[in-house]
Amino acid sequence: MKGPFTANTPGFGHTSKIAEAVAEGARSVTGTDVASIDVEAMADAEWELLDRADAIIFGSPTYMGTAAGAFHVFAQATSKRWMDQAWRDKLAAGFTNSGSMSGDKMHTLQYLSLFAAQHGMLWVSLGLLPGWNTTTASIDDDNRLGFYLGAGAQSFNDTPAVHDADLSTARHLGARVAQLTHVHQAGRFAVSA
Ligand SMILES: Cc1cc2nc3c(=O)[nH]c(=O)nc-3n(C[C@H](O)[C@H](O)[C@H](O)COP(=O)(O)O)c2cc1C
Repeated sequence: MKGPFTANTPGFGHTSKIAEAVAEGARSVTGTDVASIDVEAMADAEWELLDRADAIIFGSPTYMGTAAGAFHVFAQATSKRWMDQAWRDKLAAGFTNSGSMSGDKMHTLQYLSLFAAQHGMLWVSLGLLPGWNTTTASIDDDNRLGFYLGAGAQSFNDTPAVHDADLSTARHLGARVAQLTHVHQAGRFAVSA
């Protein structure tokens, strides 16, 4: 997604680049159709894509310790689907990006997972051990910020650049969700057959 920026709060598109990496990771898994959706441009076609999807990976920059306002607007627009539990048993996962190493972005991941839980979705964790946590480890390690719940990235507030390790971690998340979605779908087919 893109951030809801005004002239006073210029964004860099960091989170969009991370979203592209998540999509690239998912596409790397054979047999996976991937669509990227901007929550600020929701029309019937985008809602239908979400309704048909076997998995949805949510992402947002962290603004003021939570997801961006545009994501909250999107989340609230799902309330009819929540009432019908229309997304129940789809797989879900999440990622966020912020200017500070912490920047309270854990709260954004918690919010995204709670949103998925309200919809009865099945949350997929990051599935990577933490990197960069010993004297011999590197800031270039995957999962360099040590998240478990989802992918947490950090991008400096004065450059459009996104850290390679964060892109690699995002690709991992996309591929993991795609792989587990295939497993889940095969299991559903086996149970219903
Ligand atoms: C309104 C606003 C609120 C922000 N709040 C936080 C925050 O709570 N924590 C943080 O670390 N960075 C915060 N930032 C910095 C953004 O998370 C950071 O610039 C991020 O890379 C933006 O991603 P984007 O380029 O995808 O919009 C904030 C930026 C803006 C404009």
